[in-house]
Amino acid sequence: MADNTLKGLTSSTDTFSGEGLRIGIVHTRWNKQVVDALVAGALGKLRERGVKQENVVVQEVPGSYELPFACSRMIAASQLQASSAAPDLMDSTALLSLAGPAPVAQTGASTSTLDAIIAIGVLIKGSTMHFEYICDATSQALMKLQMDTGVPVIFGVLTCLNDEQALARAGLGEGQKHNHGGDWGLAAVEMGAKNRLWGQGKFH
Ligand SMILES: Nc1c(NC[C@H](O)[C@H](O)[C@H](O)CO)[nH]c(=O)[nH]c1=O
Ligand SMILES: CC(=O)[C@@H](O)COP(=O)(O)O
Repeated sequence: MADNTLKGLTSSTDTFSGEGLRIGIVHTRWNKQVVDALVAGALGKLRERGVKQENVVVQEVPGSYELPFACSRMIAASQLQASSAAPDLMDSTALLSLAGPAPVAQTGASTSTLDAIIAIGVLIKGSTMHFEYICDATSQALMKLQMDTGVPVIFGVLTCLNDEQALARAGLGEGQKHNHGGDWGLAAVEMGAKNRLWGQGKFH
């Protein structure tokens, strides 16, 4: 999408690097064709920004209503991994090893707390109030989750009135196409990188 369009995400003046970030993606099986395209779009941008494949954790759930719970538990799981991997500072042997030679640079997958998580789902209006309830509950819960945990939660949930709207927003179907999954990948890197700085009391 060109930067001079009225609607949509414009490029940031800063380019954020995803190197060293750990990103979660949780996606639904509901409306799978569209969801798969959105996930691929998000993964493509994460890779483009330097997030290592082994530092992307992907999980699936049945539908959008399950997204907030899954995001919450994935954040908790990553925090558990981070605390099990960190040296116990009350342990004197750990303190001695900290004082010793610099540890060899760690390779492989990160075990740190997720820097951001992307919740991806596609809600398409049917003939009952089901759609409205799930849209409302899911969006409110995802917002609350990021405010409560301090981990950015990227809102990758399409709330569409028909199939055509969903396809177009995943870069599929007829006409002008833009895959919003890519925007969500970029948003995760930007928010993850900024949040790391903010967590250290820095703005730059
Ligand atoms: N209708 C859609 C759903 N419905 C399923 C719910 O999200 C949920 O899985 C079920 O009620 C069990 O708790 N999910 C979508 O993602 N998209 C829809 O259009
Ligand atoms: C519970 C359901 O999935 C279903 O009754 C919802 O129906 P609709 O999508 O037509 O509102």
